[in-house]
Amino acid sequence: MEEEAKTKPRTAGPYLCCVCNQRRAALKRPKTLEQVCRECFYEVFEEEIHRVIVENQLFKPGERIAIGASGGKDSTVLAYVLSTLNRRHHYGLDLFLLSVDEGITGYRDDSLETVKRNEIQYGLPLKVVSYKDLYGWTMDEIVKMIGLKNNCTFCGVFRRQALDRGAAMLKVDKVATGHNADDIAETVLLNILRGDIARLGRCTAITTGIYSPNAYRGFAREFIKDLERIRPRAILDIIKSGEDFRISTSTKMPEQGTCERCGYISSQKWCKACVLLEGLNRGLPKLGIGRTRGLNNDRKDAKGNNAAKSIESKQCGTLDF
Ligand SMILES: Nc1ncnc2c1ncn2[C@@H]1O[C@H](COP(=O)(O)OP(=O)(O)OP(=O)(O)O)[C@@H](O)[C@H]1O
Repeated sequence: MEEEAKTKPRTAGPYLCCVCNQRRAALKRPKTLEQVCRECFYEVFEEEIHRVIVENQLFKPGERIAIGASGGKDSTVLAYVLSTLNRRHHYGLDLFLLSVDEGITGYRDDSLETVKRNEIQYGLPLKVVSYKDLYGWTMDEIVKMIGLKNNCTFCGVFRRQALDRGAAMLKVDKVATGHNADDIAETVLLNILRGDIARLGRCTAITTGIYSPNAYRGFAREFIKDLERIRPRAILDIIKSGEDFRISTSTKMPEQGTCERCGYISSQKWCKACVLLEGLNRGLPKLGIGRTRGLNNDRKDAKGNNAAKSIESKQCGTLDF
């Protein structure tokens, strides 16, 4: 679910809010260039999300929905808005908070405290799944073994699958994750940079079923920040370009299936999490980092070409769909 990227608070200026015409505007929305006060912004923002949910038929009454809760700003906003709209508009959803504990001392333990507060504030049951329980390794232990260079690959791949596994334990129909406009613009741009047509086509989709760890995201982020300084709407324009993108029918798409080992989603014989885990358990942590060799070489794409792809992560913490 997309949070508005830039709602830069301004010192109260001379403008009146263009919605209520009473209070002073607190911010200018890059999307509409409207000056709005804080109260009206919340209202407009929440109702826009409601419209997106309804128009895209994201949920059905009675569905069980897990909210991926990292304790960060995006998922905290998501948990608040979704539980508010569920009550206000009678969606009839059973909402849960689902947190992945990667086992990073001094990082996730702090943000899990935020999630526990959200559990109480919003009255949503919380399920925490940990890398240690799921994979037998904490991120601290993985870093001890492989060093700092490639640890983001492990973290990103394991986290995405941990969300799937947690969702299966909770028996939910869907998982909702929080993504702001900056994140989505970066994803569009980096898929263009690496020529990944398949992901470019689906990265702006409102619902998705397959993922990858990211590459070059840091570079895309810097570039987008530069563009935004020149033209604040650039972020929304990049997303629009991504949404309007159409895949030509001659473009080869990877086949989506399930991992032969763990049964979770994969476009190859073994999912990336199983390949990485195998490497860790065999004391060969580089297995599965960079160009994939061996384990997945016999999985072909729809046209019979080898589907293995180089995956390298440059930045921690970002889920890239
Ligand atoms: N450890 C986690 N446990 C549960 N969900 C997570 C976790 N990490 C990420 N997510 C989900 O994926 C979304 C995107 O995460 P990502 O780290 O890419 O972005 P972010 O902008 O840092 O999000 P946030 O501000 O919520 O941390 C989050 O909003 C959340 O819904």
